[in-house]
Amino acid sequence: MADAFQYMSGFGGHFESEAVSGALPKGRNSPQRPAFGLYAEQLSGSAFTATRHENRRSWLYRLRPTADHRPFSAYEGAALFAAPQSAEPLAPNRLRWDPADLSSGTDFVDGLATALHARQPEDLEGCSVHLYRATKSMDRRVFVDADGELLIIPQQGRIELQTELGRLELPPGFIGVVPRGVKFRVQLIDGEARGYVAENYGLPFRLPDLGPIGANGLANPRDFQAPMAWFEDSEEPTEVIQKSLGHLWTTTLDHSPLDVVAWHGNYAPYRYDLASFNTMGTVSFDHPDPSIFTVLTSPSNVHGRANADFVIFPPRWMVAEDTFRPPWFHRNVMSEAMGLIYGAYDAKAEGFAPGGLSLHNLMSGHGPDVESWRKASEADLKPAKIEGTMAFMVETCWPYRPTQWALDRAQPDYDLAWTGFPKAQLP
Ligand SMILES: O=C(O)Cc1cc(O)ccc1O
Ligand SMILES: [Fe+2]
Repeated sequence: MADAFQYMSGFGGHFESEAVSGALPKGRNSPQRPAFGLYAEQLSGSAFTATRHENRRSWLYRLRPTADHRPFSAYEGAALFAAPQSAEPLAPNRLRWDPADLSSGTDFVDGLATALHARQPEDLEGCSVHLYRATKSMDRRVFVDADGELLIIPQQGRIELQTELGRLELPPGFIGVVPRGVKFRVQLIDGEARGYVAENYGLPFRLPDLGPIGANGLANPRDFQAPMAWFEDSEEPTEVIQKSLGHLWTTTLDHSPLDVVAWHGNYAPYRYDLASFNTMGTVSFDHPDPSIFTVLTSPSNVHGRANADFVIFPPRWMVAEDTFRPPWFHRNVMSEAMGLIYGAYDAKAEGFAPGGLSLHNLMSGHGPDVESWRKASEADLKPAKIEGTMAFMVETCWPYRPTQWALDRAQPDYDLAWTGFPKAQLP
């Protein structure tokens, strides 16, 4: 087994990889006797009968079948992870949060705190937003999410994802996607780590259509990286924590389930460096809607209306003439959760720190705060580069409902970002 991280490039490709030569069957998926006594197992991420274009599955060749486990019982750790939405009626207020503290002695799973829910896992639609804070690696345990696909957005500290299909390194500035049902462990490379997790209950993320943009641009397929096969041959007891129908469950195996020696297919984890996003914008006037910054989208059943869009606000040139350049004032039928990986966001002069979170739910009035509005209204409109910043949005057609934990720690004075605007003076 090589130590270095090794990747295969391309979004949604049909990959094949073997960590031991001869482990991958040739010409068929399920031979009578796979090489070395390996077990062939299909992992389906779409209905068997999904259209070819939507069909996702991989074949795994492993030391033991996943079926070999004892019953799950309720997991009592991770008190803030998978917490239900608040039972109170949700006031239509804009909400914002300071970055969460790193709580000491917790790993990725136990340090996860759920902030926002949009629908429920059994709907097979919707998404939720969690924050992770970890000060230690996951030791002799793995996590698996039956409820959704996980989009992991590191904000501080490099992490390593050790998944059934291979290993991925995720520094801040990268994102990683772990498909629904794939087991993984999070190891810390820098001693501590913090970031965001968007959990997608709906159709798997895909690249958005480009329409008149043409064949290239935004997130290009070749910049996505899937891991090569890698496995552990370990007989140490390993805890499996599974999220299922909104609750956490645990069972302990007498071996590591990260024991896939070879695999092939198009259902695999991947990573993407946000710096490789080919950002587009206006070269005349008016900046486009932020859909122009969509990295990945999960469609809903209504054409053109996303179950979840992952959108970034990357470094870029601003050249628009006679234009208010930052995000304009707006109200939106879609609901917007925003986070900040580094730098400052051009609509918020204050109060939105890296690691922080904001929520502008459907139809809430928002946009630049007073200071950003004043500066942008008075700016000399030379070409200017927005640099050293990376904000993101997880936008969904389903309104978000915060957890009680999130409501209790929201900034008390967020509305003040929008007070003090001078009234327009009619002639
Ligand atoms: O609210 C935000 O800051 C995100 C955003 C940016 C923009 O330029 C237009 C709409 C929008 O929701
Ligand atoms: Fe917005």
